[in-house]
Amino acid sequence: MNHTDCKSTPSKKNVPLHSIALVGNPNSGKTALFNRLTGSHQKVANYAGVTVERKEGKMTTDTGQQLHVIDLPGIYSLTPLTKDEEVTQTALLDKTADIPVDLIVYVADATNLKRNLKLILDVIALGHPTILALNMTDLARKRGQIIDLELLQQELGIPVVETIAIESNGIGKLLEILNLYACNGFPANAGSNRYGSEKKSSTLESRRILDNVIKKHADTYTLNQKIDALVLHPVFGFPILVIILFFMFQAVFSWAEVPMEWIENGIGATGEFLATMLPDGILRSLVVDGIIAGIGSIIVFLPQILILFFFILILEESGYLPRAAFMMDKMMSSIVLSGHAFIPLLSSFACAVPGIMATRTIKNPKDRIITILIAPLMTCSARLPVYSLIIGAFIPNRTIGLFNLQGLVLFGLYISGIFAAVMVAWVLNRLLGKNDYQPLLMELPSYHLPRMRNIAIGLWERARIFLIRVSTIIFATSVLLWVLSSYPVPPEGTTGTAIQYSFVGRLGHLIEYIVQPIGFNWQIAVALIPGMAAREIAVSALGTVYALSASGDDLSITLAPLISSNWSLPTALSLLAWFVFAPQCFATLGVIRRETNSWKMMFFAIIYLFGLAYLASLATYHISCFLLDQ
Ligand SMILES: Nc1nc2c(ncn2[C@@H]2O[C@H](COP(=O)(O)OP(=O)(O)OP(=O)(O)O)[C@@H](O)[C@H]2O)c(=O)[nH]1
Ligand SMILES: [Mg+2]
Repeated sequence: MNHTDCKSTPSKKNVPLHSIALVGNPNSGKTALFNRLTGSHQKVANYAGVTVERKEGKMTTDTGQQLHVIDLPGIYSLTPLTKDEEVTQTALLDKTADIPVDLIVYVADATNLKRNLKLILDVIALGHPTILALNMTDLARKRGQIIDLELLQQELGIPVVETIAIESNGIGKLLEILNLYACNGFPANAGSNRYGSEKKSSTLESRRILDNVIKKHADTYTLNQKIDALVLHPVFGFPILVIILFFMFQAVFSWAEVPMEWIENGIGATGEFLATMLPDGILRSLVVDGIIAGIGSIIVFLPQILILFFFILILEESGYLPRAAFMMDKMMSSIVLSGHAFIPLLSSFACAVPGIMATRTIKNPKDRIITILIAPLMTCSARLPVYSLIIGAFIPNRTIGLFNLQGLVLFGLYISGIFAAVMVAWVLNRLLGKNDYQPLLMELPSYHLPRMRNIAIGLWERARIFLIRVSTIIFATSVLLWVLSSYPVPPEGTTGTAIQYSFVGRLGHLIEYIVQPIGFNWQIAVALIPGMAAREIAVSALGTVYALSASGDDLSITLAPLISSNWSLPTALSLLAWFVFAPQCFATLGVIRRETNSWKMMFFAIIYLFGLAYLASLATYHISCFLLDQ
């Protein structure tokens, strides 16, 4: 294929761009290809149903033409059964769409052509210019599969190219065709007459084509089966899942200890240096007590967040997650939910927002609503700084046998969230009426060895998101909170710390009445207000408020020693219980409204979650006061 004779005519403004839609079965590598074409970082993972909404990006061909690329949720047929499949159907069939599709790149998993071929024929029959990208050819080759590409191309009447979407030089052939098409125009799809008009059973047709084009079948992949025999074992399977999760939380504490100490020392030294450099006054207080104390108290948790995501990324890439869902299905369905809820709930451990979006893959509307309502109870990564701060300050860093005590408590908090979710789902199920059990029909992808480069990119992306949050919303709230905590200044000759006379001090003392029964003091009450926007902001807010409340010997940039000397253990435990439930995240509430299309549902979530948070804190505080005799 020669593209050198194409005159380079870069797209001009106002000239509509040609658009390419990536279509195919779930988990065939569409998003990996989209990322490679457009340089984006959309989520890629080894299970079906990762992409649940349309994503758009741009790419420039070698000849300077700009193309509009659309990534779509995976589909099994052109008749949608779930919300995410509807998105793809609309993109392909809606003639009134803003961006009509000029070219379909059908991305097929080459190791599983059998499952793809009927849909390929149906897509060809739509009549759009179409290319077939046979992806994952690296795996197909490794398993000894041989496909006659030339024959497949003839049979289908469309161009067929091999791709390896996860390798930087794995999509050369596809790029060549796109280059050519971008300047010469998209050729008609010759297969559409064949498969569109005859409408002969494409199932029979696909079987015939398969028999012809597959020259050598892949070896039955015994390694997959061996691993499955172990991880899906009726007796050992579940303990293996618990051990994996348990190890993950242990690592969050033990591996992060050293880098956290470095960051803490670095922030402490910066604070002290600036405190000696700047003259005593407003500026020094703003920089040291407002900004450094606020941002510093949250940034130390970066290593823990990255370790947590390291495990999440490995679990996602390896192909283990759907196995875990499969195992949970039997157990969960006997209590409350279908196993379909498992992956959305598991995604919520990273963040409830994509978790709630992933419920689009759940067919049963009632199951979907219940999953949306309990997703905020899964411990998201924004809770980690809060939990970790309190655990670090109150739970001794000891090992009990093989286990780190702090990791054990963290694991307990995650379990509490899961337990609460199961209970709430059970109650909601009773309230909404019993469901018929729908068995989990989920394909188990083959295991992939996670590529460290991809994991590193994924971690970098998390670090970037975290640092952007720190330098924008957390920075802004720290400054705002410093202003509101410093003014009005106390009248002449008063004793005590200035913050008590400020807006924040006064407001805190007002709210204290409401939160006193659950053991919170006014500083916590104040921190919970900006923490409504996002949980981790509560930590930076505590950093600023305590830096300004401290006097004399108490002065310290690090927050943990300050709270451990100021709070009782029941207060700390009560705050932990609060954060298991409280819906302190605007983004989650917004996505609940959007995905359920109902304000009522959002307010229901707010009321029930705050209600549970208050009750849980009340019980925790009083029971622990009683037990500790305080
Ligand atoms: N070995 C290999 N792995 C690949 C290739 N392309 C994608 N993958 C992996 O396959 C898995 C699925 O990739 P995705 O891009 O998320 O698949 P998708 O088609 O977008 O999936 P959905 O969004 O669920 O429809 C991921 O683990 C990728 O890293 C490839 O060419 N070779
Ligand atoms: Mg995808």
